[in-house]
Amino acid sequence: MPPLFIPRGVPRGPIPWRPCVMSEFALRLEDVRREFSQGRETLVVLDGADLSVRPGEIVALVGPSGAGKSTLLHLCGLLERPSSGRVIVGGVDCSTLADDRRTRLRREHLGFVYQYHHLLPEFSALENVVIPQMIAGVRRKAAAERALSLLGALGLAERVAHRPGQLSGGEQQRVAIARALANRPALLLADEPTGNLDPHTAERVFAALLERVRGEGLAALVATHNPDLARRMDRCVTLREGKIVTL
Ligand SMILES: Nc1ncnc2c1ncn2[C@@H]1O[C@H](COP(=O)(O)OP(=O)(O)OP(=O)(O)O)[C@@H](O)[C@H]1O
Repeated sequence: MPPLFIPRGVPRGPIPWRPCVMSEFALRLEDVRREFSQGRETLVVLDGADLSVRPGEIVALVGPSGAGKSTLLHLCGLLERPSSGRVIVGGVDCSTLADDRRTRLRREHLGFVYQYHHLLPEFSALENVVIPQMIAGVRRKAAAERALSLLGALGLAERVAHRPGQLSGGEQQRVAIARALANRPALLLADEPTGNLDPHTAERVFAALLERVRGEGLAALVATHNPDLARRMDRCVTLREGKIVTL
């Protein structure tokens, strides 16, 4: 493997405090509002959204296009802050947390899978799963073992040395799933994780995702337009008029 690039200025090593692993909820949103300024107008996307996800629970997030699913996932992923309300990850109220702590919490305790994989094109599948672990302070040998184990479990044992451009769309997305799980997050956030794949491949990738998430005992919040996939999760919540409703 070539030397790995670790960006300067990114704090490494274990964070000096940990989310409360005994917390009753992996994720909790309380009365969350998110609005965007559009010139003189204000667009209110989320308004009084409440949601709880328990440890190990896999929850589908559905709703029409534009309902605010991605916005909600960005808030849960600590990529944005709510206009008001509380976002609590692993028992830690992140709404008022300093940026550096939010970054560390995000990097070490959350995993993300997007519709498009965003893999590093110049690195192999293995390296794509090793690099985030090394950034989090894991030694290269342990990181490679974990990466090989995850890629193998996702059916990619024969593909670990391939670069993303040498892999099919479904294989690339499975590498992205392995990368998201590499740092043993407590919570996986997925935004249309199979939305870019043909139905047959989507089915296989989704089955692999579910199997791995259950195998690792993670909580997950998965936005999807596919009602068949939503039904296979533990619970389904719907975004409607800025609120979360359970049907
Ligand atoms: N940064 C932003 N600035 C202004 N408006 C935004 C911003 N981000 C999202 N929006 C608006 O918020 C609304 C919700 O968008 P969002 O992408 O969260 O919906 P979605 O449910 O994920 O949609 P889709 O299913 O089509 O992906 C949309 O009207 C969108 O234009």
